[in-house]
Amino acid sequence: MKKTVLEAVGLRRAYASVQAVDNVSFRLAEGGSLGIVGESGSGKTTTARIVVGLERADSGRVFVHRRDRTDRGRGRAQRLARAREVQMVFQDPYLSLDPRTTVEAVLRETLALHFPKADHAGRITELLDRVGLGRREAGALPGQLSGGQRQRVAIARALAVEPAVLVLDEAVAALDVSVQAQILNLLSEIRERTGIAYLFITHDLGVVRCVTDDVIVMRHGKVVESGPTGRVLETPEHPYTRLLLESVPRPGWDPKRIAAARREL
Ligand SMILES: Nc1ncnc2c1ncn2[C@@H]1O[C@H](COP(=O)(O)OP(=O)(O)OP(=O)(O)O)[C@@H](O)[C@H]1O
Repeated sequence: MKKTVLEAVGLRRAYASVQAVDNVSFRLAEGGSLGIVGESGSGKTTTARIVVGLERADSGRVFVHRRDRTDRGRGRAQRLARAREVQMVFQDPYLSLDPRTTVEAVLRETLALHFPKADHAGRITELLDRVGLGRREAGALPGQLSGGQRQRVAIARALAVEPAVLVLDEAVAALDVSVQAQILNLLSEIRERTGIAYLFITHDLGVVRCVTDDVIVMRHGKVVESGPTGRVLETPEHPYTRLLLESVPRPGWDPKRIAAARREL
């Protein structure tokens, strides 16, 4: 069995009366890919933000390579060390990229922050190459790039830090279907080559099928089902997972029946 790179144990987070995350635990193997699926409001993003360290858990623990990252100090060195373990790619790279900074400068800034002594020129070319961008894009501002290219920049920036885990929160949701496929292929290729592990947050079961080995299904903050992706999607055990699968529009699909089944759950 592969070693565990990321482990979440009993995560809980409440906002006023809403239990956004309710006793969530999972393991991600080194070089593995774990999907977290569920409908809007099921607690996926809050879980991801706790893992990355953008949100505090009320209780529970997050380990990377068996080291507890939950309560590590808030100093600069500790923040950088935490960032080198886990990086995040968001749905909208337009919001996470500075509109006044060129692609090359974004990568240079990140590399300078994490590897101040290294030579960055070669590494920048390598990173751009890895995500399928060239010299032209290197000199461009985010506004001069397509959505797919911007997402490639966000991925390159995350990879620059050489993290053990990449958390992708609806990272292809804003892209056209054909561009989605390109980015998903790119992510699969990167995982094969680098052995990085992915935590894939998505409401899209097609994405889960394409790029994850295992999946957990969340509903109202709780994990209702988990297992190998093929098994969960082919023979779902929980009625909610079945409902999620049935909710994907296809020929003969009856939205009224789905709505009625949802009310019964
Ligand atoms: N900062 C916040 N303040 C108050 N409530 C919040 C906050 N963040 C999340 N919530 C609530 O916690 C619950 C889970 O939200 P979360 O964003 O984690 O779900 P999600 O599954 O990622 O949904 P989506 O796919 O729509 O982003 C929701 O009921 C949401 O309204």
